[in-house]
Amino acid sequence: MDTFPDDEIAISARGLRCAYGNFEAVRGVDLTIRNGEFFALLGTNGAGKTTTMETLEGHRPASAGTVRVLDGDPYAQKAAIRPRLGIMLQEAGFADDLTVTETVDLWLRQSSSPRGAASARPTVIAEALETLELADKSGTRVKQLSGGQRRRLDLVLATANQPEVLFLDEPTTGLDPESRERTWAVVNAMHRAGTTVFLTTHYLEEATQYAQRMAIMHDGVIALSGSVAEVLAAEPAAISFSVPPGVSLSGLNPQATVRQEAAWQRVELRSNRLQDDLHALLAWAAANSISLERLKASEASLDEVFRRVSSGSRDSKSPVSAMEDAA
Ligand SMILES: Nc1ncnc2c1ncn2[C@@H]1O[C@H](COP(=O)(O)OP(=O)(O)OP(=O)(O)O)[C@@H](O)[C@H]1O
Repeated sequence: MDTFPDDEIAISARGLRCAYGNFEAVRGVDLTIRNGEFFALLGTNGAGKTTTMETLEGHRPASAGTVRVLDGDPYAQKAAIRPRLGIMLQEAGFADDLTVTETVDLWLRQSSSPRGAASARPTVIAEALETLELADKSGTRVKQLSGGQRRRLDLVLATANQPEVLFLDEPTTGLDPESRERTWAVVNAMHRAGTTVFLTTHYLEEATQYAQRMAIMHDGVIALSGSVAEVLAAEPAAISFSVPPGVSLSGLNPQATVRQEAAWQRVELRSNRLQDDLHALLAWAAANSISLERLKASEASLDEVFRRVSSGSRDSKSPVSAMEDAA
């Protein structure tokens, strides 16, 4: 578990458990997110991400364990903590018959602004509506907005208070590529300005691109967590190359897999020490005067790590060092 000084921590959960009746959806989660960090919580459907996030947001109490957001308990001290948070739920609870302007006005009346002048909020909102291409929808009823437009309106309101912590539950689901880009432009600008971002998403490439640290949840627990590089390193990297048929592969790790292609043998190796293993491979090729054709080396993708974790068969304690027996 990560340990940071208390005053650097924006969000923490210790032994967090959340139950719906007899069903325990979250079964002992530990998380620490630092001030200003961009953190992504990933996981399979039903893993417990939304439940965890909603508990951190103060929507529900923990069944067991402790949760702190900023400097308090988000459920017990909701009145003090909530105004400092920006929250974009998976489904926004807008009143369908209100127009965009009426929705914004209602939100302005109902929410308080601890950060920055309250009088600045209409300007902040107007700018965000412009950035997220909703400015021309001010008179449109919420029920007539497309799904993507509703998501963007929700983001406008979640960010309007210049929150210290921004919770985003699958913010880009259903958005077209341009809307996604605009969404990330808004979120990244807030992050650059110092906001802590807590994201859940099924778009793994977005998590890899924007998050500094991440955790992968499966079946109510955190299966894997760390910096993006650490999480990617949980799966071996891949090295592959081709050699003509008949070239002896003795000296290579027996775990190398060889695929016969029309005019080549395609060799694939898994590596937990990519640089060392590449050195060894090149030394082996040079020593044996072998030309490695179509040589490729790449770290595991988050997709591969994710699939391994969610299949429940991750075994990072037994790394395969592909070239350790190489000459
Ligand atoms: N209100 C509820 N009552 C009973 N069970 C619930 C309730 N909400 C969620 N669950 C169950 O808790 C588990 C975790 O759900 P949760 O929504 O937290 O998962 P998730 O990781 O966010 O999934 P997804 O990626 O599909 O949104 C699931 O098995 C879900 O069916």
